[in-house]
Amino acid sequence: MASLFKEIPSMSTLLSAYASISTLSMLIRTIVNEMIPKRMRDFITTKFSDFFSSYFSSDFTFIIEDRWQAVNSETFRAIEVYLPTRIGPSTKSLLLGNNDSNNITAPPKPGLPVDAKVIDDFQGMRLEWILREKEAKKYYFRNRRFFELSCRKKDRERVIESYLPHISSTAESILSKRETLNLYTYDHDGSVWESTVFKHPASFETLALEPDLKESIVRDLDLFLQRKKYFQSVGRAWKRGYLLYGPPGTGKSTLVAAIANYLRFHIYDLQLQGVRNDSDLRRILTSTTNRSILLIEDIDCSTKSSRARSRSRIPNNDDSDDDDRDQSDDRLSFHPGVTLSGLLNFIDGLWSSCGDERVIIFTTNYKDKLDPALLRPGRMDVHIYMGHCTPAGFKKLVNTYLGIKDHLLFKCIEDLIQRIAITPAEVAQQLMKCEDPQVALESLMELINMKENQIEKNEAKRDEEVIKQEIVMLGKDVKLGDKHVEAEERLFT
Ligand SMILES: Nc1ncnc2c1ncn2[C@@H]1O[C@H](COP(=O)(O)OP(=O)(O)OP(=O)(O)O)[C@@H](O)[C@H]1O
Repeated sequence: MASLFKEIPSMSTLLSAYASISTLSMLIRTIVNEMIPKRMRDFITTKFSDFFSSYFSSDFTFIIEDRWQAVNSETFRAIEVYLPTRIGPSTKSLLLGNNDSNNITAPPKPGLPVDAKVIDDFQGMRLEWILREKEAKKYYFRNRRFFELSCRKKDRERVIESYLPHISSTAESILSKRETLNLYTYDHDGSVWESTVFKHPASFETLALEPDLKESIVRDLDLFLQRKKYFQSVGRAWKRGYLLYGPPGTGKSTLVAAIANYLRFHIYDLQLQGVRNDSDLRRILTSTTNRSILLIEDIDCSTKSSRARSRSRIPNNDDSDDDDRDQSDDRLSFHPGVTLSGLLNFIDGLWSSCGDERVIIFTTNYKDKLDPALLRPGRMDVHIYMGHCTPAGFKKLVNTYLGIKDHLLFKCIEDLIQRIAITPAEVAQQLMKCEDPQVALESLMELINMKENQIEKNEAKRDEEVIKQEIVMLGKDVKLGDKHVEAEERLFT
């Protein structure tokens, strides 16, 4: 026992040892501070702490950025849709907003603010989410956002195999039942798609179209939705392209709205004229989401390639021809920077495989002005002619606007409509004038009669012009004839 006490150092020895160690450490710290620059010291400290925390920590973090390999990340989007459904007591702040400009009283929708935390439970795993944001760098147009998902290291595999697929399928079912649709327009200054709530009452029920045509469009859309596996098996992108053509006011935009409502797809409405060049176009198009419609209206007022191509095809010596061609090319050309091939590349080139469940719709009033490359078989899958009002279309419009299925004036108006071209927009305008069917239908008849009179007048005027021209030509012939006679007389005298 006495020997044991002998081995324990005395208090004064311990204190002096402590004093020398602390003096030594101060000395080392001073030397390190003097000799190693601060940035280097910070670097070493961070590396040390990273090493020890990762070695001893039992947590693992997944990072999910909003862009993935040059396109929008669908995983990010699915999480964005899913997480607001998992907000619980651990979430300290919440984003709320209503972008329905038609309805200020619509209940606001929740979203996650940056740095807010959401705790989720899945099959016994504890999962912690935080939305982060990093500042835009020179080559980014806006701040980049990413989710941090922390879990236990041992749950890492299960997160990938079960939890993330669960998020995607939940988001998919939320999106398929989405109540509100968005209409996106591209803001070229901010380089972002801006959305507003899309509330258009158009449906296939209210659309004045020939029943057969309507049925075939609906069948085509249904088939498109059901055929994910088929598209994969034949090696094609899951896309469908529609070209809607016909005179103004025949319902092209209304059909687009009906398609969006039917499919429950958002609409991205792109004005090609504002797009700077093909790479700008590619960036704009890759930042659209799946289950959406890309709408490009008045496509005839658009590409550059036709200009270049027609120039290279037709050798030109004549100045006047050049002027004419310039004018017609201008009608066909997109904004100087966007080429038709850039657009076609996106429709069915390599870029077409970016994204799924997309519908692309072009509209034009003048199909014959379109570049043949756009009309080639397989390019736009379905060409739909939207024509003037037919008797069936008229009845549909009357039913929609006046709520009646029959009337004494129907027969007469139907006969008129078959002779005189009138657009559904013109018919709808007359029907909206009065709730009384008799008054509204009479006003429609008046309009059609006016059109008929106008057509007759125009025809009479045209006939008159033709006759006048013939008289002038005849007069010239007479004068020429006189000159001939004079010349002959001079020859023989
Ligand atoms: N086929 C139709 N069925 C129902 N309503 C129609 C139809 N066509 C036109 N209308 C009515 O006329 C209005 C104008 O039609 P819409 O804008 O769809 O025509 P459009 O063919 O797209 O014209 P534009 O070529 O000038 O863009 C719509 O608001 C709609 O009320």
